[in-house]
Amino acid sequence: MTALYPLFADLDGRPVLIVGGGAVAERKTRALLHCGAAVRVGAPRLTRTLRAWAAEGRLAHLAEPYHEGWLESAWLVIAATDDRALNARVKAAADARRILANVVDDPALSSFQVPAIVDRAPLTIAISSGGAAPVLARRLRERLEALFDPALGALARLAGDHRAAIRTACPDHGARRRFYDWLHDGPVLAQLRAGEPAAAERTLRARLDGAGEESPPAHRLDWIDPCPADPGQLTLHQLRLLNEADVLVHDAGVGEAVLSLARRDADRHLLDAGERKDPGTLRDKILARCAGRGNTVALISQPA
Ligand SMILES: C[C@@]1(CC(=O)O)c2cc3[nH]c(cc4nc(cc5[nH]c(cc(n2)[C@H]1CCC(=O)O)[C@@](C)(CC(=O)O)[C@@H]5CCC(=O)O)C(CC(=O)O)=C4CCC(=O)O)c(CCC(=O)O)c3CC(=O)O
Ligand SMILES: NC(=O)C1=CN([C@@H]2O[C@H](COP(=O)(O)OP(=O)(O)OC[C@H]3O[C@@H](n4cnc5c(N)ncnc54)[C@H](O)[C@@H]3O)[C@@H](O)[C@H]2O)C=CC1
Repeated sequence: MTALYPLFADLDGRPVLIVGGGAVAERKTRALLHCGAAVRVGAPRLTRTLRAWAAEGRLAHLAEPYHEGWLESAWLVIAATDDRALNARVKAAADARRILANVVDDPALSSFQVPAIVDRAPLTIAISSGGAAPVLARRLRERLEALFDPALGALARLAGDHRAAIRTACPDHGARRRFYDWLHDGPVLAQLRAGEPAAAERTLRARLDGAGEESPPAHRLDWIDPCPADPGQLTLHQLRLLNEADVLVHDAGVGEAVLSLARRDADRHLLDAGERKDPGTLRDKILARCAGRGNTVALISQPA
């Protein structure tokens, strides 16, 4: 199977059709209602919860056997009956209309699949095994639930609310990143965790007010030399250097597997072989090239 393209869809107010009204349909419906979709469930028989939601007007119940007309105006379709052949027919009808369809008993037939979700809204972690091992996806989700602080949602919201102010207070890219490092690791998260959102916001504002007085960091050049070909061989310290780098200077032997572990916005400079052969001036050359650019990491694949 080719790779699935992950995406986060805005379904607010958009019609989504679910064919089938059993336990699986109920689970999909719960997630869709949470995202504001206008859910229509088509099935002669609904679970008790789905019946209650229909009675409350939270979803529309199409109380008859499936027919193609149901697909009218749907943005997405989920085929969730216990009838494999019927699910395949729903998928074919969706394909004909270019509507993405999830087939709950056939990963290969699905044109989209539903991931397991760790919900720290507005932060969402989605896990997919591409249909190979849904139960593994669920178990991984349960482990991540324990790993990620429930306060992360509030932190993400706070960061979002102040994003423009942060950009204004820290116009420089490096200063902005240092601010975010402080925000994510510092006292704000602790206050949110303690259930004190107002105090957390005051702390953030106070730091923003003082941000203009911060002096720019000294330029720093770190070396990963020799650089292992296998990213698994990098030490924790080297990983940290990669993540802090504003500029990566590397020779042609350093592979994408290692470079991709750095920040996406880090600039990259390829050293040519001539430059590398001259170790005495290599440092000066790198510094001259990257002057005023914050932290730089030089990755050299072989001893020059
Ligand atoms: C392809 C996919 C289609 C889709 O998008 O629905 C699919 C397909 C199938 N699932 C099956 C089984 C189970 N699935 C779950 C649970 C979840 N399944 C979900 C997604 C997906 N399931 C999609 C791939 C996702 C991926 O791989 O990344 C999750 C993550 C998301 C969600 O559904 O909300 C949700 C966990 C939510 C959470 O708790 O976090 C459990 C219950 C459990 O584990 O507790 C069982 C065990 C019960 C059992 O074994 O029967 C079977 C065999 C059915 C059979 O044998 O009849 C098929 C069909 C097949 O594989 O052929
Ligand atoms: N994707 C997933 O996460 C999982 C998928 N499955 C698969 O999902 C399928 C459904 O599972 P459950 O919800 O537990 O089944 P279920 O038996 O509880 O529900 C089946 C539903 O399909 C409806 N249905 C049957 N014929 C219909 C028709 N002609 N038109 C409209 N609706 C019709 C029934 O009224 C009922 O509401 C299972 O067969 C299984 O293969 C099972 C577990 C997890």
